[in-house]
Amino acid sequence: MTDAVIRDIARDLSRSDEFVRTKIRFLDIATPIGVAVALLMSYIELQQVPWFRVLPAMLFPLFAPFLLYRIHRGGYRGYEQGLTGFALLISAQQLLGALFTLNELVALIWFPVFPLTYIFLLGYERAIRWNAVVMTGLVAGYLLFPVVNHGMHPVPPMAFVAGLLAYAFATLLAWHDHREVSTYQRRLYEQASYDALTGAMMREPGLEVLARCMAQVDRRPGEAVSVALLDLDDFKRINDEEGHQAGDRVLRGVAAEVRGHIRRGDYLVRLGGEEFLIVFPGMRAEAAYALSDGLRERIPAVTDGLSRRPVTASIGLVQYRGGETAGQLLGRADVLMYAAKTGGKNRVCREAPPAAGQTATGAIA
Ligand SMILES: Nc1nc2c(ncn2[C@@H]2O[C@H](COP(=O)(O)OP(=O)(O)OP(=O)(O)O)[C@@H](O)[C@H]2O)c(=O)[nH]1
Repeated sequence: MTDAVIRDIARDLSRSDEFVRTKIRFLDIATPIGVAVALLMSYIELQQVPWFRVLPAMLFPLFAPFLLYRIHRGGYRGYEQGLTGFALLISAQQLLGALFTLNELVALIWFPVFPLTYIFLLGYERAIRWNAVVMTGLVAGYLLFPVVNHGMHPVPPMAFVAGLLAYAFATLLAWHDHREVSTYQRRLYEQASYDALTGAMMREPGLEVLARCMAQVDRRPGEAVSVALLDLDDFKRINDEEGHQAGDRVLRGVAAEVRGHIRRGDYLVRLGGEEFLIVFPGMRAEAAYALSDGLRERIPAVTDGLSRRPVTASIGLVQYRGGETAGQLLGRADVLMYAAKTGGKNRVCREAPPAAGQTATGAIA
């Protein structure tokens, strides 16, 4: 399983309707409370400090309603922009606030709370980097404090370092938690997605990966994805003559060879029985043909000794045509694989490249 796929799945989860709804509901409640508290605090502080010191606290009431509006009205893009906006707003308020309030120990109490806020808003991956930037900003704020406040001293260095450590600790704790959960999720996903015998992806997750690759080409028409439908020849005879275990050995051997032969980022899917699908993201039919034919040539040699009969495979190879369904794509590959079988087996068939101004219909081996 590549990290890219894991990331895609995590992104899909974080975009699921329920997840998004829960976040929006929380912001719907937290924003008015935050605005009310900020206004009240600002009003109280205004009695004791000059107006510009209250400005950081006023940022939230000024911008948060607009961000909430954007989250509700801007579709998914607006939702993502709104969350980033909230993170920016809170960071600005936090850093400006630090510049004016780092002489009070009470300002440090909030330090461990912010990392968790950013994780809620941005997700773990982005929040970790974000927290590193904010911590750097806090250090800068601490160093600049006497300059901005005309020689006034901030809290003692030890107290500030303790606050900073609490900030870093909260970040690390959340990160550690996230790693544990994602390792567990990954293990579960792998168990549910990979065929125990061959280590190939199982049909459903494999077809999901294919759909993602096809969608990628639809988004960027200059890109390509090719697929090879590989079916072992006369496999039933191996089972019948040498037993199921010999058949299993061959399946394992072929799958291992395919995995070693394809590029990192290609996918091997076991569609069922002795039928496999190889997905070549970013590869045109010509290159995928060369790779598949090389693989076909190697199969008898690498399975030598696993069965008394030489093992061969028939392969149908196609390149995705933008807009077609996965069923249509696999249907074309199936026709070609069948053509390879009826043409004598142990061969790769692909569609003839169209001559200028003409549509290709024939298969070439
Ligand atoms: N050992 C083993 N056999 C399997 C497994 N899954 C399916 N099979 C067998 O694979 C065989 C597939 O046979 P067919 O569909 O007739 O295909 P074939 O004999 O390869 O014939 P052609 O495809 O025409 O070359 C059947 O005997 C299934 O029982 C498996 O996990 N292990």
